[in-house]
Amino acid sequence: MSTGGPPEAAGAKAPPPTALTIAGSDSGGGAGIQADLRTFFACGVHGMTAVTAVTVQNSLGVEDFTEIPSNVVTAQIRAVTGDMGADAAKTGMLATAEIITAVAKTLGDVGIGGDSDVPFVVDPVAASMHGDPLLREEALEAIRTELLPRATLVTPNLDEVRLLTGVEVTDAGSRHAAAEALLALGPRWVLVKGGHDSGPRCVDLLSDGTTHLELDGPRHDTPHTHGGGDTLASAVTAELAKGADVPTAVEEGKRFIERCVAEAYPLGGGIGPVSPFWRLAGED
Ligand SMILES: Nc1ncnc2c1ncn2[C@@H]1O[C@H](COP(=O)(O)OP(=O)(O)O)[C@@H](O)[C@H]1O
Ligand SMILES: Cc1ncc(COP(=O)(O)O)c(N)n1
Repeated sequence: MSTGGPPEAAGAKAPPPTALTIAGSDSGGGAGIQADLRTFFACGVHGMTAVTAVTVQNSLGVEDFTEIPSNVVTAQIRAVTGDMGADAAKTGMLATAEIITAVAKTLGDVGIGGDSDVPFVVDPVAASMHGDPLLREEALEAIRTELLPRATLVTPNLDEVRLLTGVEVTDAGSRHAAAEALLALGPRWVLVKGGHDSGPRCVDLLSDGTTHLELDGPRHDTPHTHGGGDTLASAVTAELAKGADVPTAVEEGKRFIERCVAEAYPLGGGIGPVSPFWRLAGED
């Protein structure tokens, strides 16, 4: 017979903070859901998932993908939030306009993002770093109009900035113009990532229209940055789940991804993954 509550062992520990990722599976384990769960674990957060698509992917690229029916995506979100709750959530690959519309509505229903006090990070994944599309073209408008107004933070790379706003980032001035154009779409904060820029530094710009923070770090000389964007967005989501404010969470996320890129390893014949393994050694 059910006791109507969770089973409790003597001396049971308090649960860690929880975070939900709504994203695609990467069979190669470098990006997507796999990178998100690895990062949540490394950051001390219990990860939960709503899988949106299954990609056939390795270090050489994405061969194919199949999206999950939108009612199954939203059922996953309802199942975990209704039972376990989520202290923060993020999206990655969402594949189709239908999934985006369903996810945006469900997040409203369960109280994630928007006016709620549960932070919501949108990583507007459009393509893999090999250039393989991960989002159907017509879905961009759904990201703009349905998802971004709910977002606490949106974290586009320079290609995604161009797709979402038409702004080509070439210097500090256009980086600020891009941030402004993105903020006009409704997120509270925007992080314009500079990994695809050239030059010896990787400069990411965080802005809410009032506070502007340039996060400036060394560019590590490695081709192995697969999963970098997912890892950064997940680390930020994990810090938000632990209660950090957005600037603190992003500063911590930038510190985390820099080290993960520095420790990235070759695997397969193409682009290897960024690595959080150093955290297993207890390094901070
Ligand atoms: N070679 C690199 N060295 C150090 N940091 C990097 C490097 N490449 C990307 N980054 C950082 O990793 C994060 C992801 O950036 P980016 O590559 O722009 O996004 P995405 O992986 O979504 O394409 C950003 O914080 C960026 O500054
Ligand atoms: C399932 C999935 N989600 C996201 C990415 C983007 O990651 P990257 O830009 O490193 O290819 C990916 N390749 N696959």
